[in-house]
Amino acid sequence: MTKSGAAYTSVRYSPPRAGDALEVRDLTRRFGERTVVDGVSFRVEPGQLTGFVGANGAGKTTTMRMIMGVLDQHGGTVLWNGQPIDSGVRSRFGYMPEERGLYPKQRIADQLGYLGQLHGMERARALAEAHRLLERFGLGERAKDRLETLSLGNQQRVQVAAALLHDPVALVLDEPFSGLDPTAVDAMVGLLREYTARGVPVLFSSHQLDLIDRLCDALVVLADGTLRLAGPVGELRGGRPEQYRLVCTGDAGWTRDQRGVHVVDLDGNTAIVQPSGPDARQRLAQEAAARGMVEFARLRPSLGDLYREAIS
Ligand SMILES: Nc1ncnc2c1ncn2[C@@H]1O[C@H](COP(=O)(O)OP(=O)(O)OP(=O)(O)O)[C@@H](O)[C@H]1O
Repeated sequence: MTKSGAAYTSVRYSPPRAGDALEVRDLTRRFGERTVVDGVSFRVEPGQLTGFVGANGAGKTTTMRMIMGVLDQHGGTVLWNGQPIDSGVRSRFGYMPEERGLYPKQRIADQLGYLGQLHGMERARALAEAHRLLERFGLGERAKDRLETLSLGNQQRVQVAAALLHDPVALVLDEPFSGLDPTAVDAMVGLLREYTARGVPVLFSSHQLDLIDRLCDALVVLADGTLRLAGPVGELRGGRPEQYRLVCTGDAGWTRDQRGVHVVDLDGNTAIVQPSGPDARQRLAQEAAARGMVEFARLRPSLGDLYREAIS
């Protein structure tokens, strides 16, 4: 209380920190008459590498631009830690835009130092961090070169470094792996894992389904601007009907006549089957054993399989 008796309410500002979730709710965007993102909702959980997939034109870049506030939404909300996001929080995000955005003619270290300053870093710290990241990508020797003198893949590495410079609390990366060679992919995966280990939510778009399968903790699938699938990989895989590969000594055509068994594929002595439940699976296994079974193995769907099913 003050002498006059007035009470001050202290409002504590809590800065954004890694360990919170990024969420979009009902995000919608039109261009002219066309709705290109239509009521899309999903969460990017802290510490999870979340793959964002969909065909060309599905709406991934438009969604990421709305998350970052470079494009206004016509409906819906972007939330950080459950609260509508503002420019202060967004400035703590690391963003790699589709159009990239570094200057080809400027020297790499100067440019990264300047970017760090734009994010509120001291120039010396920004430069030190830039050099550390360039070293990680094997570009330490090139720090004084102009960006345009690097190969496209190496320019891409610098673009990634630019997104990571200011100790971001969340990462939104539009096709960060495109154009990278396998060594650079591994370096980048290792780097991103360091951020997720600190609780940073990472959303990245990609068309490389094998990479998504190898990397992702969670998946978001868009098709024609609508959400088709979203969630942790374990849950998405578990939610799919169980399928088995059955290899017999003779022709596997008999599986077609098994009660409660859907034959997904049949090729000579090999059948991919989907039993309707545990009883049907047991009957199938017994019949297979009686007929001479070589293999009866549960199939683990790849994220590519889940993606294809989701968009079909
Ligand atoms: N500025 C714009 N003006 C008009 N239409 C646009 C604009 N930006 C995007 N679109 C349209 O919105 C749709 C979604 O585009 P977007 O770039 O978000 O897709 P994407 O999933 O990122 O595709 P890609 O994988 O090819 O990058 C497309 O049909 C695109 O043509």
